[in-house]
Amino acid sequence: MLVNGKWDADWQPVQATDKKGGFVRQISGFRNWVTVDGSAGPTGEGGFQAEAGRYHLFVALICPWASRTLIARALKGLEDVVTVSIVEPELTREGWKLSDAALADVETAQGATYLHQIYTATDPVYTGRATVPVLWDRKTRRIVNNESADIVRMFNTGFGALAKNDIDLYPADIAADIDALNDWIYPRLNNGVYCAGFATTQVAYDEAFADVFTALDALEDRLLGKGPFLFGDRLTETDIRAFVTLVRFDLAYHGLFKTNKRALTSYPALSAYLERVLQVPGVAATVSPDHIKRGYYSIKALNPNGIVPDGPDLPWMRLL
Ligand SMILES: N[C@@H](CCC(=O)N[C@@H](CS)C(=O)NCC(=O)O)C(=O)O
Repeated sequence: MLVNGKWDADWQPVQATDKKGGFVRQISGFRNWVTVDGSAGPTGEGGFQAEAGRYHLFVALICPWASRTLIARALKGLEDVVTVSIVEPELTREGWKLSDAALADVETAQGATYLHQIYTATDPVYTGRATVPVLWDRKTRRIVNNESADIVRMFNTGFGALAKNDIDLYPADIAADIDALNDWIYPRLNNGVYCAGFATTQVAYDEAFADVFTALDALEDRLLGKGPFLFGDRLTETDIRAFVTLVRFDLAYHGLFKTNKRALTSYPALSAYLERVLQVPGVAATVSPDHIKRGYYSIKALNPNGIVPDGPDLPWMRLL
């Protein structure tokens, strides 16, 4: 991680732990918003007006949080407005490495080889982890925001008419319900799998494991009762949040994170739902089983020899 703008060579991919050995995710450091008129958003400073070609997204295809933003970009039809670099799937000793394509694009890469250099270009004394996703402003040469929840919402409304598709991922009439379901899914499932995987005590693992399967069981029941999406006919940001975890479940979490009570393939409604979301135009292109497996299994603390499993073959892969 970065400490006062310098890369700490003793960087460890296992993140902070609480007193019980539970995993604690870092709070995102940059929280400005792109808005139609450049006024300030719910957090941070103003000055980031929506403009085609001005903003650039750095993502890792392994990362569920980054994938949220890629899916929102595709669903809103912002591909020609916000450019993207996909980092190399394996975490290096210096964190995320920019891909050759990003390095070739001098304008966005800012002479950087690693993502942490994008952070220090913004704040030369930054302390914290250099995480993806990052929304970068070419004009002011700084990070606008590195919190996926914010980036999804600014893609939904912040680019106004520049977004080709008028789908609303956060409709006002169900916004409170969306917030409530997001807040329920996040600790139990999205972050719950990480809490199981990075637990350093049996008790922390056991708690996270139970939460993950309670959440999967409840979502299975919800989808059996109503569908096709979590809020009925409308696909919302909650579907994006659920999908990014479900699509990684059998590929990575079930094995590496030891969330192995059941495979996702043994949940009929969730499996059908995963395929349904995957078939929404634009979504499949954001999913790379190769990056997901290579990325997760490169976490040395969990897999010291770095062997990447050859399987599993999953039914939904035919849709990619
Ligand atoms: N709150 C962030 C979390 C992002 C996050 O944790 N990203 C991980 C990859 S899945 C990362 O970049 N980790 C690198 C590190 O911790 O050094 C968000 O949702 O945007």
